[in-house]
Amino acid sequence: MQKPQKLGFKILELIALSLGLPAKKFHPFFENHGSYMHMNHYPPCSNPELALGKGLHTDLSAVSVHIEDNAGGFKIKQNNGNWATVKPLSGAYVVNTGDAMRVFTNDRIESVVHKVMVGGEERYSVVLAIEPTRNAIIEPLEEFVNEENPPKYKAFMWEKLSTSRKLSEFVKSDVKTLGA
Ligand SMILES: O=C(O)CCC(=O)C(=O)O
Ligand SMILES: [Fe+2]
Repeated sequence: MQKPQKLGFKILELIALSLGLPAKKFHPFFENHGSYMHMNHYPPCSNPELALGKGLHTDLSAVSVHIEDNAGGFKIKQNNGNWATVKPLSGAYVVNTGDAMRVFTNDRIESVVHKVMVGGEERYSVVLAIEPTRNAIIEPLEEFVNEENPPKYKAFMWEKLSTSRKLSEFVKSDVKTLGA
């Protein structure tokens, strides 16, 4: 995962520059970073309209770097509420921003709402979630806070959010998200 990791950190730098911040602005929060990789396997489904691969969610990460196969089905929610399908492109990574970036930027950069639909074809993906150091204190950076934009999040230790989210992912949800 060396390349996706390098890419993830490069994107953190590019986001910082695009916001008028020094390139390495986010780096102190990622020393001994708590990034992790996970893999998803979606078996082929004969009734895709009755199944959901992965329900709508945002990632906890600052940025997530995905390696996708050619099966397709990755969808992102647009600002107008419509879902856009991300077409698989051989040799390309799919990158989305997550909740940590949203907190750092006091909602200036949103976390991408996404989901995965399954089809008749088997599907695999590998995701590298670039997450802050477990004991880093996370809060909106001062550059994004002023009188008109008070902080939308209180300071918290990253581990608290990441542990509670990861535990909740193993709880069966009765919320219907299919087709949302
Ligand atoms: O399988 C995919 O393409 C994406 C899965 C995903 O969104 C995730 O693991 O957070
Ligand atoms: Fe995701």
